[in-house]
Amino acid sequence: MENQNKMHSEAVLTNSDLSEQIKAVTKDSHVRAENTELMLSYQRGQINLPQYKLLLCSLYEIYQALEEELDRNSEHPCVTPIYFPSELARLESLKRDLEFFYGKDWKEMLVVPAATKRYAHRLRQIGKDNPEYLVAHAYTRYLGDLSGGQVLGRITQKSLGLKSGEEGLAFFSFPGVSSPNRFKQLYRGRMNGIELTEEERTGVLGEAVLAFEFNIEVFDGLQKMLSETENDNNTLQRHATHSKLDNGVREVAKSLQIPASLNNAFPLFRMILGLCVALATVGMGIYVF
Ligand code: HEM
Repeated sequence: MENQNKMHSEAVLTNSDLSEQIKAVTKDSHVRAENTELMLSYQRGQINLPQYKLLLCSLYEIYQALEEELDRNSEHPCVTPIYFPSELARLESLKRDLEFFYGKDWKEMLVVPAATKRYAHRLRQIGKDNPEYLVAHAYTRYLGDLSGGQVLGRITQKSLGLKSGEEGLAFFSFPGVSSPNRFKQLYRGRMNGIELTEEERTGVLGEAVLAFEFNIEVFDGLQKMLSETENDNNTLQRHATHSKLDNGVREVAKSLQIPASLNNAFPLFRMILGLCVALATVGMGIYVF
């Protein structure tokens, strides 16, 4: 690890291209992002519809902030060279995907973790105070979407059983980019042409690490929301099973003409009766199969 870090700092010191420096300083962060639980489920091909829908909500908030700030600062000398709205903008695609999965009222159904709000807030803040930092965020999201993002698109399509070119996958498709690799080369060249003071360059590199950090926090926040929903569903299911058993007990008590007051008043009596109902149900199941 120490060696790796040394190599990164050497790359930063010896190569003055912003695109190389940014890649070097975010290398470890990229590995960490790839290893978040959400990205690991992706790589195992285990992405499911609730996960994908929730991810789309967060991506919408993030790209809305990013693209509004890029649009507002499109004349800024550090933004103009990397401003490619017709090739890269994702907001309209995200709107289409969200409408496909959530229906016409999708805007009212957006749910995002606090980390997404923090990320969007940071984007708006730098759009106002340090527009030169936008290059770090645009690089992190768009070059990521054009790299690993393309693989993730195919995994989403397969995992959700969607057909290629079908609705719901617009986010991954870049009709204005015929060759992602060539486009990435062009983008890197544009990044390298941006004039930055040493202080600004250091700021941009720090912001890129922060951009990855924001993404990692969003993925962790999403995973937490998903596991909480799963736990809630399990609890609901357990309640449903209990109340089924309760209904069963009530039915048996009724058919044996046991007074409701006795059944309600003695928990032990209810428990024994409940156990009998459960055993009878299992017995019936064994008999049927
Ligand atoms: C399952 C997760 C991921 C996989 C499998 C993956 C894979 C890749 C691959 C194969 C490349 C190309 C590397 C190269 O050309 O040298 C790449 C580049 C990149 N990825 Fe990822 N990635 C993942 C997640 C992410 C995430 C979450 C982000 C940021 C939010 C991200 C941002 C980037 C960026 C900015 C690049 C361009 C690097 C450069 O050429 O400077 N990736 N990724």
